[in-house]
Amino acid sequence: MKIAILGAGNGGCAVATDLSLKGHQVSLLKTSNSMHNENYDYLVETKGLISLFEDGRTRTTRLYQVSKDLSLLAEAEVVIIYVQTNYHEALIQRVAPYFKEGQIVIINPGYFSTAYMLKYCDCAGLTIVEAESSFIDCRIAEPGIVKVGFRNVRNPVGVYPKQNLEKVRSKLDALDCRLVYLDSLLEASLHNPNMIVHTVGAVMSIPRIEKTQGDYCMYHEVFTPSVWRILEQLDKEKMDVLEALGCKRMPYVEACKYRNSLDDTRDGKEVFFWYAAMPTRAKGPIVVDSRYIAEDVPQGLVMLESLGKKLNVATPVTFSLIELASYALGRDLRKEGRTLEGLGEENIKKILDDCLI
Ligand SMILES: NC(=O)C1=CN([C@@H]2O[C@H](COP(=O)(O)OP(=O)(O)OC[C@H]3O[C@@H](n4cnc5c(N)ncnc54)[C@H](OP(=O)(O)O)[C@@H]3O)[C@@H](O)[C@H]2O)C=CC1
Ligand SMILES: CC(C)(CO)C(=O)C(=O)O
Repeated sequence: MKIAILGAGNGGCAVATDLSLKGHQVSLLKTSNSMHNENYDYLVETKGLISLFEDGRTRTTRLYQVSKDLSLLAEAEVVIIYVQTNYHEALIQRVAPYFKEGQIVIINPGYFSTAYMLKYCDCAGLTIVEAESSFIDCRIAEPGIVKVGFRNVRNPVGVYPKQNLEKVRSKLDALDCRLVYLDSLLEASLHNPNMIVHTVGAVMSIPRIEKTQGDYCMYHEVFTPSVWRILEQLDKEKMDVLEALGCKRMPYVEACKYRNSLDDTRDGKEVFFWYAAMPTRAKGPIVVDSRYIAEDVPQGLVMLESLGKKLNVATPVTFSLIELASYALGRDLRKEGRTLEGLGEENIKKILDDCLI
């Protein structure tokens, strides 16, 4: 299948390599000069030679194209958006003219960016798929080599419009990305694990990140009993919002277990601490102003707070984390955040109506 991936960062490169190794024709399209430039230059020089290091072995493939020409996405059957979610809106606006009828657009992770698709694109002939989280935990280890930390055993996604699922299911299944289809796209948007785990974990880690100058692994040490109580309170606020939107309550640890283990009899919290303790886990966050806070507070928590206000659901921990994170970073994260106004209330309504069908 012809696939275009927008975003040549950790996740974009990992999934591009994975899909190319599975025999797909993959175009990796770089959308900015913000980061991973050395890796991009290497890929251009070697005409797309890239390796995945996983479970002690390295597999190498050649991507079909590596380019900054975003119009190339028009040639693809499946387009995957894999940039940090802070840049979704600007990127979707920029590439809107290139989408073509019949394409499937996967947003990974989604965080409700289907609303931006509706805001800027003619979506009549498109199918939009939002993922809860990156399919693969990964880092670019050196130019041309991506290290896999963990591969989700299930990747829950929501599809818009829902009626298109049967039409596109065979193409999505052919990606062999362990996709499972949720009843509601809202669940995929709000079960982004990083909205809970990164925000509480990174804010509570601020002194350790600074003291160790980045020689720090958040998952290995921050989730002590008191921090866990904060996480559970934030999680409750997220579930209150989901419930007010007509979705079922699902705790963070259960959503995490569903993605990370095929053994449904295990205890959710036990699965989380098993996942957190993995030795293959990348260090991080290595600076305070990194995407753990700078992405997941404005894109996740500001959106949660905005939904809570609209639905009359109290979100005091969400509020407090946004305040603390803003003071720590020295800027107002609400100003750069995802709100109902920015997503467009009419777009949100279309998505909610579709979820309720
Ligand atoms: N990596 C992981 O293990 C996991 C990642 N995620 C989520 O997946 C998404 C992608 O993660 P990952 O690939 O690691 O992220 P990266 O930090 O590697 O960034 C991805 C891409 O985002 C774009 N980007 C970053 N900063 C800017 C900027 N200032 N201006 C414009 N574009 C920018 C760049 O796109 P380009 O290359 O096109 O210039 C960059 O390569 C994120 O939302 C992340 O939270 C979730 C779980 C695990
Ligand atoms: C790899 C992992 C799980 C670390 O939090 C992640 O979510 C990320 O890098 O965004």
